[in-house]
Amino acid sequence: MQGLSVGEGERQQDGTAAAAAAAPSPPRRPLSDYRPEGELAAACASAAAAEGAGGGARPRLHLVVLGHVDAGKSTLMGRMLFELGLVPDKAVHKTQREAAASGKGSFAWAWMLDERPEERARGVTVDVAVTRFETPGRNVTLLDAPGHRDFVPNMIAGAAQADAALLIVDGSPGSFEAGFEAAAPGSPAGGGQTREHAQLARSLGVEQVAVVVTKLDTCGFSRERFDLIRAQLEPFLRTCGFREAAVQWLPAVGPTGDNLVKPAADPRLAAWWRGPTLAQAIDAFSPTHRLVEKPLRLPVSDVVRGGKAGVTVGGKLEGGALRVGSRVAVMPSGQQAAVKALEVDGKAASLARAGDSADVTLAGIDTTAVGPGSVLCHPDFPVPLVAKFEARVVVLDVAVPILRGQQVTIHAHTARESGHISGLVSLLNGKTGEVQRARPRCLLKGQSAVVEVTPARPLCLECYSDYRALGRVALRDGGRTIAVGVVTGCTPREAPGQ
Ligand SMILES: Nc1nc2c(ncn2[C@@H]2O[C@H](COP(=O)(O)OP(=O)(O)OP(=O)(O)O)[C@@H](O)[C@H]2O)c(=O)[nH]1
Repeated sequence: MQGLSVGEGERQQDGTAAAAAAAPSPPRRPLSDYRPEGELAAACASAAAAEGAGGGARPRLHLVVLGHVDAGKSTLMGRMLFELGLVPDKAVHKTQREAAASGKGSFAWAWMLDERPEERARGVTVDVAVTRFETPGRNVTLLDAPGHRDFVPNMIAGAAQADAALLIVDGSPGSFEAGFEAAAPGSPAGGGQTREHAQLARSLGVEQVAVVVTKLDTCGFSRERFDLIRAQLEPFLRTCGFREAAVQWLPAVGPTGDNLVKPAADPRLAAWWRGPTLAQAIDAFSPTHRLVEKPLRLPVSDVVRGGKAGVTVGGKLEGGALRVGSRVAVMPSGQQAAVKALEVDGKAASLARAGDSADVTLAGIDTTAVGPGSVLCHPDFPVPLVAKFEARVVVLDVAVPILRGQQVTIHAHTARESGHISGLVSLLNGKTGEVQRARPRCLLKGQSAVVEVTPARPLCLECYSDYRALGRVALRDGGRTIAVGVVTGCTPREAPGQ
């Protein structure tokens, strides 16, 4: 599966909604009781040993590419694929001819990733393009997220799976400022995506980022410009929660390939840049820690139904492992299915482990019982279905205060569900986390708080302390993210009949 998209409402509905009403939840045991089964554990151990022995398998990294619209994300990564030898010259010439014929010559490199006609016509990324490549040190699954604010839900789906992010910043005069501006007071959807993307990525669990400043060729490769951008962005990234040591900085030029794989060829950049190339920055990211000791969790990002094969779901294993023949519970429907076939990195496989992106063909399941936002789980340790939850959140650049009763769209892993803020539980000291006031009347920009949220339909969620990847949420309203945070308490749905 090449695309990843949760932007469309109906696609989301058919999986989670229809399924939520369906079957009772399977019984749930404490996560601490879980012990990987013998054969599965042995298969994971031997795969880990093969990886560790350097048998050609590079550590895996899921990398999301973020940034304001038109920052140069797709161009940079399209050219990167070429620099790594993954796109033959012939294909480049063909794409360049097609782009020029459509009057979009400057988007030729971006077209290597933006394959949909709609994307090519508008010159913007809509879906999250999934591409795989290898640098000298990493096996990378690249998630090229859309920059346009209309497609932030797709960006969230990409960032929710990522181990690290490239934050692309347009260095050309005026553009960095436009992408970094705060929302204007009273504007329903103002503000640059650089801020929103960085805040979202961190809140969705991305801890490492490389900031890539593009388009410095438009200002004579000015070192002062690079330094100024860094001086403005660095404190902001700290407030988002990125540790200084986890942030790398580098300039790069997409159309010419300067500083992507080879050091900068342009003497104006080579004169002052001594830091890493993009490939070196990617290799410096710490690889995924594979949580194979946890029970299976595979949040579904994409579904292909139909044919004799049954239903195939795609997503990243956040924990646990799967083999052909394994039984899984599909939440929220609670239906059980057998794994009929598996693909990892687009190739048939007998085993998929935490950290792998897998396509899983399921047998013995009603095809309407699974959709984007569903979670494949170990049958004895299913993810809870929550009727309401509490989350510790930070309020973002909101134009109007958040009040109890406010309608929101809840984003968690690959799920998206409407709901409302059913309680403002407490206002916290942003630095110490101590409760400053119980039941505040409203929440303002920049405040930390505990809120209670009630989804319209039960949602697959975990407390962050139990299972991080399933315990992060973003709350959006009117096309803007208003708060991000982690789940601190879940009220499970009552079992039918109770
Ligand atoms: N001069 C110059 N132009 C660039 C550079 N990188 C990208 N561009 C141009 O900027 C425009 C936008 O590039 P894209 O790669 O489509 O930007 P994007 O960030 O992927 O856009 P969205 O996915 O729609 O958010 C294209 O015309 C590119 O040719 C650069 O380093 N220098």
